[in-house]
Amino acid sequence: MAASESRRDTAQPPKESLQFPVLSRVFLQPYLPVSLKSSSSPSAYPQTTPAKTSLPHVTLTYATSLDSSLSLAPGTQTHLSGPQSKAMTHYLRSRHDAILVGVGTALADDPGLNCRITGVGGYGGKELIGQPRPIVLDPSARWKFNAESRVFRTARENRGKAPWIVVAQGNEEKMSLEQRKVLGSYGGKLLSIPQRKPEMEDPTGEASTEAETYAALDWQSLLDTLAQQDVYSLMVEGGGTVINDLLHPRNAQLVNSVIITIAPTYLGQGGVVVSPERKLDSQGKPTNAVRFKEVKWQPLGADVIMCGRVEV
Ligand SMILES: NC(=O)C1=CN([C@@H]2O[C@H](COP(=O)(O)OP(=O)(O)OC[C@H]3O[C@@H](n4cnc5c(N)ncnc54)[C@H](OP(=O)(O)O)[C@@H]3O)[C@@H](O)[C@H]2O)C=CC1
Ligand SMILES: Nc1nc(O)c(N)c(N[C@@H]2O[C@H](COP(=O)(O)O)[C@@H](O)[C@H]2O)n1
Repeated sequence: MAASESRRDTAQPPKESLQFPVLSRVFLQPYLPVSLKSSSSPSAYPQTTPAKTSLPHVTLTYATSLDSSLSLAPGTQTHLSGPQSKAMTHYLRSRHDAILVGVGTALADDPGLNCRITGVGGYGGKELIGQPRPIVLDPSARWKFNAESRVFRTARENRGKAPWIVVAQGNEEKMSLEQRKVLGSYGGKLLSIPQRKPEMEDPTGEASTEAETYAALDWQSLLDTLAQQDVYSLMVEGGGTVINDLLHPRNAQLVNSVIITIAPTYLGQGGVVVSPERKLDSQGKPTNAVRFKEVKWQPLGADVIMCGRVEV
C-alpha cells in the first residue's frame, strides 16, 4: 500500500457524501457480484468472491437518454442521472473491486472515480474500505494526466484509490517518466496487455469495421489480467466506444449483468451513442445485437433503472 493510500479514517463524512437507503438496494441484489465477507471489511461493503480460476463478474452500468446518448457531444460531460440514480451508481461502485472507463471518458470528464456513499472509506468509514480501484483503458497511453487530475487529487485526499492504467503491450514507453512517477507514488500502476489480433477468432465471423480505429484490446485477456490482480468484480461505466465494444457480439457474453439508468430526456443528434454492432444470423441477415433476459425495471426518482443479463 502506498503512503497516499494509507490509514487516515475520515470521521466526519464530507458534505458531498451520498445516501442510498438500504431498502432501495434490494432490487439490485440479484445483479450484483457474489459477496464474501472479508475480515477487514464491514458487512455493508463486502468484497467479492475470490474465485481464482474464473474471470471477474462484469457489471455494465451507465446512464442514457431516451435516444441512447451518454453525452451531448464527444469530449463533453452531460449529467443524466437524477440524485437517486447518481447515489445508486455510487452504491454500485462500492460493490465492485474496480470500475473501468475508456480514455475518452478520462479526457472528457476528468472523473474522480471513487465512491461517495456515506460509510465507505474517506466518507466516514475506515481506510479505503468500499472504495473501488479506478481503471482507465488507454491502449495508446494518450491520457496526459498529472497529480492535479481529479482521480489523483481524490487519492491524495484519501477519498479513493489511485488508478490502474491499461495500455497495449509495446506502448508502455509512451507514458512519460514523470507520469509513471506520479502513478507509482500514489499507489497506481500500469498494466499492459496484448492488442487484439485482427485474425483472432471472431464467433460472428465479422471483420473489424472501419469504426474500430482504436488499438482494440482483447477483453478476455484484460479480464484474465485483472483476475490475476485480485479484481473479482468489475463495473464498466463507459464511455460509448468501450460500451459498444463490450456489447459487440464477440464480447457480450463476458457481461454478467447490466444496470442501466434511463433518464427522461432526448439529448438529440450528435451525442455519444450506445449502439453496438449488429449480429448476423447464419444466412448473413442482420439480427438484434444484444437482448436481455431476467429483466427488471425499477423507477428511481424521475429515472428508470433497467437491470438484466445478456441473453447469449
Ligand atoms: N452517461 C454515462 O453514464 C457516461 C457517459 N460518458 C461519456 O462518454 C463520452 C466518452 O465516450 P467515448 O468518447 O466513446 O470514449 P470512451 O471512454 O469509450 O474511450 C474510448 C477510447 O478508449 C479506448 N478503448 C475503447 N475500447 C477499447 C478496447 N476494447 N480496447 C482498447 N481500447 C479501447 C480507445 O482509445 P484509443 O483511441 O486511444 O485507442 C478509445 O478511443 C464522454 O462524453 C463521457 O462524458 C462516459 C461514461 C459514462
Ligand atoms: N451514472 C452516471 N450518470 C451520469 O449522468 C453520468 N454522466 C455518469 N458518468 C460517469 O460517471 C463519471 C463521473 O464520476 P465522478 O463523479 O467524477 O466520480 C464519468 O466519468 C462517467 O463514467 N454516470
